[in-house]
Amino acid sequence: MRIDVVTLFPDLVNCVSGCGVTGRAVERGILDLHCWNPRDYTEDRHRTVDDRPYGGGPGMVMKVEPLRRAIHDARQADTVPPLVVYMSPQGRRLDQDAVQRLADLPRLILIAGRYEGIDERLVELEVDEEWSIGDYVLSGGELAAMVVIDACARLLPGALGDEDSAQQDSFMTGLLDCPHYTRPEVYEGRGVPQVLLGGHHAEIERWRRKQALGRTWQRRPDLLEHRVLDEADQRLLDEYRRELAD
Ligand SMILES: CN1CCN(c2ccccc2CNc2ccc(C(N)=O)cn2)CC1
Repeated sequence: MRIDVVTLFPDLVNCVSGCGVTGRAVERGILDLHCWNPRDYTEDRHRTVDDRPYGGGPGMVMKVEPLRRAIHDARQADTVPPLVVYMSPQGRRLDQDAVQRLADLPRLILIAGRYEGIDERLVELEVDEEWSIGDYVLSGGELAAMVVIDACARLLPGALGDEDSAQQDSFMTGLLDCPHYTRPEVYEGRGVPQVLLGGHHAEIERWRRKQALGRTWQRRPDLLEHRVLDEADQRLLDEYRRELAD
């Protein structure tokens, strides 16, 4: 998968190719990441990428032309047609299904805004979809773009070793994750659930599924609203709730 990011801070975005799952995906050639800086597409001495907003008000707005030229070069860098995504608080809320859809595409161009945002004509002319990583404001779109890069990278075939396969990821199941434990077996008087020490895999899987269902019901009931639990899951959730009552 190729991802191009249009950003005033390429050094920030390129951090993802330096470590972890994303770094390995880039190293293995599973993810091809390139940054394009609108400042390199200015024609004035001061390399101006922003200007004062029409209608007045605080802050500055990113100019169309440098962004447009950067996007044009990004598009031309590969024959594969890209989906152009603008990361903004006004976008649709990203969830795992949306990430899976983006990760299945051959190419993405992510636009990271700064200042108060970008000139609306750029959005009209170049942007296919607007996405948000959550209802909060960041000082720039770069971190949102890096979130998309990370979430997509882990879904690319070969990006994860089998040890942390994405399939078990909680949101892949649409449920929250179960609790995790490792050594020491007792810490400040707190032990590990016996079932995890017994090596009985079916029992362990059952316990993990029950915890995932129970914690989802307790913390994010909204995730269960549109989900019909099969008989086995319903029984596990009932058992979880009974044990809470004890
Ligand atoms: C001080 N201003 C900085 C620029 N910002 C802005 C405005 C419009 C577009 C992009 C940005 C970049 N910021 C982002 C980006 C994404 C998200 C998200 N939730 O996905 C949150 N913030 C408005 C506020």
